[in-house]
Amino acid sequence: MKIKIDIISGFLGAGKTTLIKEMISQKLYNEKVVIIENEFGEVGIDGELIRESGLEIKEINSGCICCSLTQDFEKSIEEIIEKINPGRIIIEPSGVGKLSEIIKACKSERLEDLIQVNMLITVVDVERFCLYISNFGEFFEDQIKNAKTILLSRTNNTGKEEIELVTREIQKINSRGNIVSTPWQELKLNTIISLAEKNTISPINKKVKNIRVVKEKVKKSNSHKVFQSWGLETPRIFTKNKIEDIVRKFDISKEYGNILRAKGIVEIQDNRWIQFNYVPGDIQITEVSPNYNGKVSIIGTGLNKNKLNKIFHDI
Ligand SMILES: Nc1nc2c(ncn2[C@@H]2O[C@H](COP(=O)(O)OP(=O)(O)OP(=O)(O)O)[C@@H](O)[C@H]2O)c(=O)[nH]1
Repeated sequence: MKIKIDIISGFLGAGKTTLIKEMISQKLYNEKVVIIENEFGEVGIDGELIRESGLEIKEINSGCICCSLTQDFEKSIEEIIEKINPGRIIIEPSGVGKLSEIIKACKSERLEDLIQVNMLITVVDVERFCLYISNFGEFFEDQIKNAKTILLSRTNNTGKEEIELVTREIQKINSRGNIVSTPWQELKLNTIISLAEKNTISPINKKVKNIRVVKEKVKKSNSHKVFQSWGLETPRIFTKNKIEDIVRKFDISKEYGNILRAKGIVEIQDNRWIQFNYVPGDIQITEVSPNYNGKVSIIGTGLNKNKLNKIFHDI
């Protein structure tokens, strides 16, 4: 029997890992599950966050499984099946990966007899929809177009009207997918999962108005040609304020480049550790259990790696 593949796609920082962690904590799967974490940056962080759950994780970093790492992906699937033989594999592709290409990779000659694509979920950050569609439409639209279920994230602080406008725009890109706009906290995730597994089509809300989106043409198709990454592994001890100061600069100055995603786990004083998460306009810092090595990963365009090195080393 072919192994089920659930793909949880979505642009940088949309909430893919959060959703996967939630699915695991709500024990929504009965079978043995393996998670493939694919990070564009060379320093992987999500795998470590999910590993706490005790599930088997396979990390494929430093590129996208949909282009530069397709062969690594195929080999990983074969190894997972041979060594673990799970009932299901959940894939979290990199935020700059194209869902169409990942589906293609899953249906390759080498894998077609082994696996079967099951859920195709794309998480869409409702607050950054316009930013991403305007600047990185080639990647973002592909993720929306090829999903069967689209989950809106960060809906808690967003007005109903804005959610409706974004929903309407999504429907223009993908008229057949189910769009879930209710905050996840208010929904039992198994409702979403059963919807995603059934792939039934939802009614379209006809009342929503159009949103004005200015699209910039992106000619290049390979994420490596468009996005860059910078990473750091360090035993250095930081302070929470310093990390906050650094990350805040990404919003107000372009001297480090156009930073679309920054995340990390670093040590602060008294053997305490923090995890930080940045997407444009939003910084979240939380205390986490002690780790082994500090890690920082940044993705963006036109990154000034010298300045990034300096700011993280000059503390
Ligand atoms: N307020 C709010 N924050 C969210 C929501 N979803 C995710 N976040 C936060 O957004 C940040 C990024 O979430 P992740 O789950 O790591 O996003 P991701 O898509 O896995 O990120 P990458 O894999 O790095 O592209 C974290 O700080 C989350 O807590 C949401 O629905 N509401």
